[in-house]
Amino acid sequence: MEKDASFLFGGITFNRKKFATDFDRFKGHKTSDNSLEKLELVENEKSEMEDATNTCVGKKRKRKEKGTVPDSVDGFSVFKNSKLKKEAASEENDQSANELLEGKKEYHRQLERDALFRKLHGIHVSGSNVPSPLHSFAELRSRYKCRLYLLRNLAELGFKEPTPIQRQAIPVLLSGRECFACAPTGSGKTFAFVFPILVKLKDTSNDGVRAVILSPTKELAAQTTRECRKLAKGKKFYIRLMTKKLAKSGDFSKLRCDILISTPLRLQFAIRKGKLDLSRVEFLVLDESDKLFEPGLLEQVDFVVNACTNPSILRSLFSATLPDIVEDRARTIMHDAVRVIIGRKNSASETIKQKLVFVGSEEGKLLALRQSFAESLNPPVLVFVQNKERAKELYDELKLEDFRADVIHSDLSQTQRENAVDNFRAGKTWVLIATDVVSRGMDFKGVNCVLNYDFPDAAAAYIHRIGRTGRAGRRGEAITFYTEADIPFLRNIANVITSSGGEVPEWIMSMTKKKWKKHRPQRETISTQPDI
Ligand SMILES: Nc1ncnc2c1ncn2[C@@H]1O[C@H](COP(=O)(O)OP(=O)(O)OP(=O)(O)O)[C@@H](O)[C@H]1O
Repeated sequence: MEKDASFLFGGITFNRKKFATDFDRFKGHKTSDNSLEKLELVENEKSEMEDATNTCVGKKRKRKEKGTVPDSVDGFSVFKNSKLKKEAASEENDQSANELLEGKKEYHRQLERDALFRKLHGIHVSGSNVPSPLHSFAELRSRYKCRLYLLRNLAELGFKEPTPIQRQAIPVLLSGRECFACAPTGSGKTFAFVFPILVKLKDTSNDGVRAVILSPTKELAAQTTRECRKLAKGKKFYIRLMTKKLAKSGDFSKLRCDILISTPLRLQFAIRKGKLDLSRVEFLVLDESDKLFEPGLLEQVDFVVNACTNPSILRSLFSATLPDIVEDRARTIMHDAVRVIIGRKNSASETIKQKLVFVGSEEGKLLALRQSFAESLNPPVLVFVQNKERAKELYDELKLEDFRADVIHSDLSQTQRENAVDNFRAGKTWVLIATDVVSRGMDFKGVNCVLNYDFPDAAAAYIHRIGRTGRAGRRGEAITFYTEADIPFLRNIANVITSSGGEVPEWIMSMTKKKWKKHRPQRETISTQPDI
C-alpha cells in the first residue's frame, strides 16, 4: 500500500440513521436491536419503578410501624382505590417485564439462529449489530420492501436462492452499513452490491449521479453495466458505462445518470474536465478492491473517492482476495463497516480441480500444451501468459492450428478486445490466449479449463485467473505449468490449492514459503521456429 492511501476515504463519517431500515424489520418482532435498546430502557425504568415502589413500601412500613398509616377503612374509597390502582399497576408492570424478558430471550435466540445459519453457509462476519442473513430472496420484500420488479428479474435470471455473499452483504448494505467483503470467484458478488443500490435508489431522479461502481478494467466495467441493466430491467434507471467518448465530451450536467460504472482513470478524467459532479453520490463500490488499491490505480481511486463528498455516502469494497494490508487500511477509515468473509479468506473456489504440471523449461511448455490439447481439449479454454508480447507470440504459434484460438491483450483496440470477448462467449473461439487484463471479474460462462501457461506473478493473481472457471457452482479445471525458475514460488500456489481442498505433493508443502514479491522472470521467446 502506498503512503498516499492514508487520505483515501478521509473525512467521511458513518451516519447512524442508516440503521433505521434494518431496525424497521424488527418492528413488532421481538428480536430487533432497536427493541433491545427499548427493552433495556424500559427495564431501567422498571427497576427505577421497583426502587421507587420499594422505597414507598419501606416508608409505608415505617409509617405503619409508627402506626401513622391507617388500614383501609370501609367507606373511605380514596384509600381503597389507590390500593387497587397500585395492584393493577404492579400487575401491568409484571406483565410488561415478562414480555420484555421474553423479548430479550428471543433476541438472543435469533442471534444463535443467525450464527448457525451463517456457519451452514460459510459466512463469517465481524462488526457490531450485523443484520441477519437472508434465508430467501422473498425476505427482501418483507424485510426491505424491495420492489416486485427486482424479484421478478431475479426469477427470470433463474436465481432460486441467494449465494452466501448475497445472503449477508445485501442486508448489510440495505441496513445502511458500509461493508468490506471477500468471497470466492464466481460467487455472485456483482449482484450483492448492485441489488442494494437498485433497492435504495428506488426511482430515477434528476439529482445527478447517485451511485458509482469502480472496476479495474474496461471489460469488467462493461460487464458490470450489463449485469446492472439486467437486474434493473423494466424500471427506468439511467445506468451508464463511462466510455472514452463520454469521459472526453459528455456533459453530465445535461445527461441523466443514476448509476455510473467506470474505470478509475476515465472517471478521474471526466471529473477533471469539470463536467461531472459526484457530490450527491450515495453509493460507492470498489469492485476488485485490492486491485484498485495497487500502485498505479490507487491515486486515481483516491481522486474519485475524494470527489464523492456526500457525508452520508455508503462505501463498500468487494473482492475475491483481500490482503491484510487492504483490510487494515479499510478498518482505519470505515469505522462501523461490517466485514463479511465467505469461506476461507483468499482461497480459490472449491469447485475447481487444480493441477500443477512440471514442464522443465520454457521450451517444454509448447510441447506440453500441444500434448494436453491433443489428449483432451475441452473448450472453452482460457490460456494465461505473463504479458502482451508473450500473448502475441503464443497466438502466432497457435493461430494456424485447428483449435480456433484467439488472443486478447491491452495493445488491441477496444473493438478488437470486445470482439475477442464476444467470440469466446459465443463459442466461436475455443482457446482464448489472454494476459491478466481478463483475469479479474470476467464472467465467461462455462469456461471448462484455465491453463496458466506462464506461472502467475502472485497468489492473488492465481486465484483470480483460475476463477474464470468453476463459476456459480459449476465444475472447472485449472492447470498450471511450472519451470525450474518457478519452483521457489510453488509453495504459495500450493497453499491456495490445499486451502480449497486440493492435494499437492509433500515436497512442495515442505518448502519454505517465499515472501512473495511479484514473480515476473524474463522468459524465453515462445517459438518453434528455428533461430536464424
Ligand atoms: N443467486 C444466484 N444464483 C445463481 N447464479 C447466480 C446468483 N447470483 C449470481 N449468479 C451468477 O453467478 C455468476 C458469477 O457471478 P459474479 O460475476 O457476480 O461473480 P463474482 O463473485 O463477482 O466473481 P469474481 O470474483 O470473479 O468477480 C454469474 O454468471 C451470475 O449471473
